[in-house]
Amino acid sequence: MAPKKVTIIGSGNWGSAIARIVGHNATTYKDIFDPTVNMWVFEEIVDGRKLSEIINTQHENVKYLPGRKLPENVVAVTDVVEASKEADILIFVVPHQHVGKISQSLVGKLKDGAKAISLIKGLSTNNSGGIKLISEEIREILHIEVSVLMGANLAHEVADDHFCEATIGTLNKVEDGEMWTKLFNTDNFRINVVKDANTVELCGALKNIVACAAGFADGLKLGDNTKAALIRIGLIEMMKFVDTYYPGSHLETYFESCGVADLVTTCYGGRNRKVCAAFVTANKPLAEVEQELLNGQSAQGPLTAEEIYPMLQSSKNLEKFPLFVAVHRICKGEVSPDKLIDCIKGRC
Ligand SMILES: NC(=O)c1ccc[n+]([C@@H]2O[C@H](COP(=O)([O-])OP(=O)(O)OC[C@H]3O[C@@H](n4cnc5c(N)ncnc54)[C@H](O)[C@@H]3O)[C@@H](O)[C@H]2O)c1
Ligand SMILES: O=P(O)(O)OC[C@H](O)CO
Repeated sequence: MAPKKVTIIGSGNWGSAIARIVGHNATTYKDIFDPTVNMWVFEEIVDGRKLSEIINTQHENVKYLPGRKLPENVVAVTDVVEASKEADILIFVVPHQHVGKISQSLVGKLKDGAKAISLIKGLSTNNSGGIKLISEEIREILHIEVSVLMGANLAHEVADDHFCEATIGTLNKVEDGEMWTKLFNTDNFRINVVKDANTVELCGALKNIVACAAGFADGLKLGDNTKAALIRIGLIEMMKFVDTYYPGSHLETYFESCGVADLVTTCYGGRNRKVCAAFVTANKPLAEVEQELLNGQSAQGPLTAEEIYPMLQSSKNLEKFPLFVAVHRICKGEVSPDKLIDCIKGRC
């Protein structure tokens, strides 16, 4: 069988960190993967030069993952169709608000039998006020199989090759699971494959909302006990959300890297936490704080809280998810961050 061609759709902080692993593994397993890995780059000018040219000459994404080299077999391509048309494997790793448009641009342009994996932590919405998983959105638009990879994976730490784990959720655990493991597993980035793909993906999306609550608590200097309580309450809301809207989860999935582990890392070291902590004293809209602090990177929690809110409301479940609701209202500026705990107690 011909080696599989891999394309990474995205080149942000996580996209670039994962490109280091995928680029390395594609050359290690030349019998399975084509060693040249395309990476779609949303072109922009950095210090007067095209980012794609910088990546292809310096082998570094100087804007989104500065200081870490990319393998030379990872090639930046600025046209997403050009980058993807020969691909057998598509790795989607963009901030979730962009995935619909990108997927639409690929309709009818992909190779037959192409498979995808989403590393995107976020949700999409449907026309009737409900939500859609990102994997569902890609599947619906492109009619391809979509697995997911989530976990306790702060990009800069993965790029520094510090030991961590990740969870792959796939409907075909044996055949696809082996291929995805070959593509992503390293000695310090340990993959476990499970079949409970929806839960894996929902953990990745919903933990970002909990991280916002942890950030508000940090900004308010409420201390570690309060933060631990918020993480616990957040986990319960995540599990309740899955049970209510995507029933059938396995309890064990929450003990994979995508579950409790990601919740912990994101509530201590993530961008959502950082932006929301700064928001408490910033006296300006959250989007401005995000722009100032993240240099083009994206915090997905506020948007995810906004996306689930109409569904919680229409299904009359707002009271069952006080943390998710509080995060949304605080992010929108409807409630002051110092009301967070009152809201969690059902008094806001
Ligand atoms: N960064 C992390 O530590 C990390 C870890 C695990 C998962 N994730 C998830 O991976 C996904 C991607 O995150 P990231 O960190 O790679 O991205 P990021 O937050 O660094 O976002 C920047 C990227 O978005 C791109 N972008 C900006 N405007 C765009 C547009 N209009 N259309 C398309 N692309 C545009 C930029 O070119 C850049 O590549 C997110 O869902 C995130 O939650 C991130
Ligand atoms: O920086 P955050 O908050 O987007 O979190 C990054 C990763 O999802 C942590 O696993």
